[in-house]
Amino acid sequence: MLELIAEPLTADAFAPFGEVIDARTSASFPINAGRTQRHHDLATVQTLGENARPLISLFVSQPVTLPLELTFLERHPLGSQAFMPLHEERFIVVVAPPGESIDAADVRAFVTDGRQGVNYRAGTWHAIQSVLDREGEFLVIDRGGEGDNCDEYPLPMRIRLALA
Ligand SMILES: NC(=O)N[C@@H](O)C(=O)O
Ligand code: NI
Repeated sequence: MLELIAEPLTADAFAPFGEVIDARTSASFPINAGRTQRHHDLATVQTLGENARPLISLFVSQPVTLPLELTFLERHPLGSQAFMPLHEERFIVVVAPPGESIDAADVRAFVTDGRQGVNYRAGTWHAIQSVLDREGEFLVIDRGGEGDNCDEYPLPMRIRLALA
């Protein structure tokens, strides 16, 4: 069993895995006669392969309980996947670098603060969505098209995840 303590999510710590989407820490410029600030191009949408196209979906998820036991991670080799909470929901992010295998020593765990979203880069191993505290509603932007875009990798050992 590997015990992981989720650390607060930051853009720098998450950089090897994708982008953090957060209006508080991103540059913006005024549009709409100054009534709106546009936080522009915060994450890269990747849609690879045959007939690939971006999908916009909503996920309504039931909360997980902690400590969370993880027995696998998944990846989307053909596209990125972004999750943005719509009601300041906190969620757990567990990731490992892209590659054909996962070393338990490389697995990282983060917890968001409710105002942050994430965009998993194509191929980044991650736990399936794990919202905390209450039912969550998320805007999800990922890839549709031909081919298998979801690989699962059984973790070499069970990972118990807890908050600090
Ligand atoms: N299956 C699906 O659309 N969601 C997962 O990829 C996930 O990361 O939650
Ligand atoms: Ni996914």
